[in-house]
Amino acid sequence: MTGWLASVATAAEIPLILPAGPDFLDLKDPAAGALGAWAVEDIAATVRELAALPGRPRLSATIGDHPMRPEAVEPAARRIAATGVDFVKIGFAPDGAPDRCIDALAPLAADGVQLVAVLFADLWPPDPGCLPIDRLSAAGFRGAMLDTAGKRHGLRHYWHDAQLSSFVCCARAHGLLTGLAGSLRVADIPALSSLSPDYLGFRGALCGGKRTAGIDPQAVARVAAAITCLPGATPPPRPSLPSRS
Ligand SMILES: O=C[C@H](O)COP(=O)(O)O
Repeated sequence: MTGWLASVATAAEIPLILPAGPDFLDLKDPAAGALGAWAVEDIAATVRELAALPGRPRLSATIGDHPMRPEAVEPAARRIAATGVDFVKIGFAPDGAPDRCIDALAPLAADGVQLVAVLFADLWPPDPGCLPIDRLSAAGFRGAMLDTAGKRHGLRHYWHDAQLSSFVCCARAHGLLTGLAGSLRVADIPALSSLSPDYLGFRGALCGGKRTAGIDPQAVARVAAAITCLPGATPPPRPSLPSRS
């Protein structure tokens, strides 16, 4: 069954998303880039605040957009991991030294940090054979997702569904959690969920189209309803934060 990931730009957006029951809450600042990072102290505070919430979504956080150099990527991933977030998301592009970056992150994975590679579908050729999936798996990554670095077009503009399906099969065969994202719209949900990724990721669709615009509760409801209507879906838990007095 396919779950869903919701990217939130600030802690203030979290109460607007939680009642819709996302499986993953992704702490990412879209105004700061494709994988714009939250401040580490804000990530740590959110980890603490949600820790005891029953039925809470799993938390991921992005490390920011970095050149593909191990000396840039590894310390950034280590800083985010130290916040205690469940998953650390790291972007990978073909330019630079992605293989050396992956290898440099293996010790972090060996320490139990759950790393998720975000492979930019608009930068890599649309063929899972060209992606470093075997290397990610060998380095101990927990997951791999396809997303887009540019947000002008959606994921399916760059990869056809058959190519996306091959990606899901290949990453899963390597033991990785699989995700698909990249300006996805509600209309993409039935076709993409039929490819059986572990989750679909959203930001723009939760903001009514413009990813830097802030969460629109009606748009969130449309995404959540489309996911809940999928065959085999069960109603999600609906945690909400305790009100502050
Ligand atoms: O991780 C998923 C992304 O936040 C998706 O963002 P987007 O829907 O604006 O491309």
